[in-house]
Amino acid sequence: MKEKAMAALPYKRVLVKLSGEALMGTEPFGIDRATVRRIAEDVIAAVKLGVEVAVVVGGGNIFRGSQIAGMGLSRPAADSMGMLATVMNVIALEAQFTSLGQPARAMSGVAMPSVVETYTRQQGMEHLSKDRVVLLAGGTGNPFFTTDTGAALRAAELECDVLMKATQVDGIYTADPKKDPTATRFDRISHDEVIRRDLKVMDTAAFALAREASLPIIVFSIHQAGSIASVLRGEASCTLVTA
Ligand SMILES: Nc1ncnc2c1ncn2[C@@H]1O[C@H](COP(=O)(O)OP(=O)(O)O)[C@@H](O)[C@H]1O
Ligand SMILES: O=c1ccn([C@@H]2O[C@H](COP(=O)(O)OP(=O)(O)O)[C@@H](O)[C@H]2O)c(=O)[nH]1
Repeated sequence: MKEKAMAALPYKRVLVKLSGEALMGTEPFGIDRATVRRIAEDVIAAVKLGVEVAVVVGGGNIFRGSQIAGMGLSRPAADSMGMLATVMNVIALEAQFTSLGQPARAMSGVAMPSVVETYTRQQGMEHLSKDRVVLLAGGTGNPFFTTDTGAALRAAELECDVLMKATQVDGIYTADPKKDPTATRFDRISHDEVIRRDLKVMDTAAFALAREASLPIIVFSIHQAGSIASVLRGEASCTLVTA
């Protein structure tokens, strides 16, 4: 069944980057239960298509290091708080997947063994090959990075075929479409061109790492229910970044 479904899709293993803000729904802060459920259902719909799914989760719905650094905190201390925020998010997601009957494992790049499994590449690969959704917290495990860069890193390490950046807009535009109504969307663009034009949808470190690893990136909007599966089936508007 899995082989049959997979045959129609160009990807066998994908990594979805989910920002912390995607879990807020319409709340100003934190985790909105209904939104977490909707996103878990979206991921499960993708699993049912026959792909293995890893998810790197951000923490911007709770703490962003760059915003709280300076308030009596060094940047590394503030970034530690940001990384802990991502752990809270994966705990919420793991519970949601479990209650929906989908096997899932939360793993953290920041060791917290009494809370979630510590990330290792080998164990992550093992979970994916057993069709468990792998929920990755802690970004890269180091300060001064973002979870976008963590997503490119984990996608490369875990041999994912594509990094799917779920965001607020349906792709990469010539300029920020929220600020410039004349901006137009790219269907396809190279990593080099994204970096050369300094397009801001992910940080440059993430694009550079993806380029180095020959990792394609899809940028798509998470607002529509079922969007991950729609993108995988080639039915939703998005931007594909390739070499
Ligand atoms: N060239 C661009 N193309 C698309 N989006 C852009 C561009 N420049 C800036 N953005 C903005 O980047 C945002 C996504 O980046 P970010 O805030 O890091 O996303 P998220 O909160 O989903 O992690 C989009 O919502 C969009 O407003
Ligand atoms: O490798 C990483 C990834 C994240 N962070 C910290 O965790 C916060 C939350 O991550 P991010 O801002 O990427 O979350 P998102 O915008 O995706 O919700 C960041 O602001 C950083 O403070 C970090 O220090 N190292």
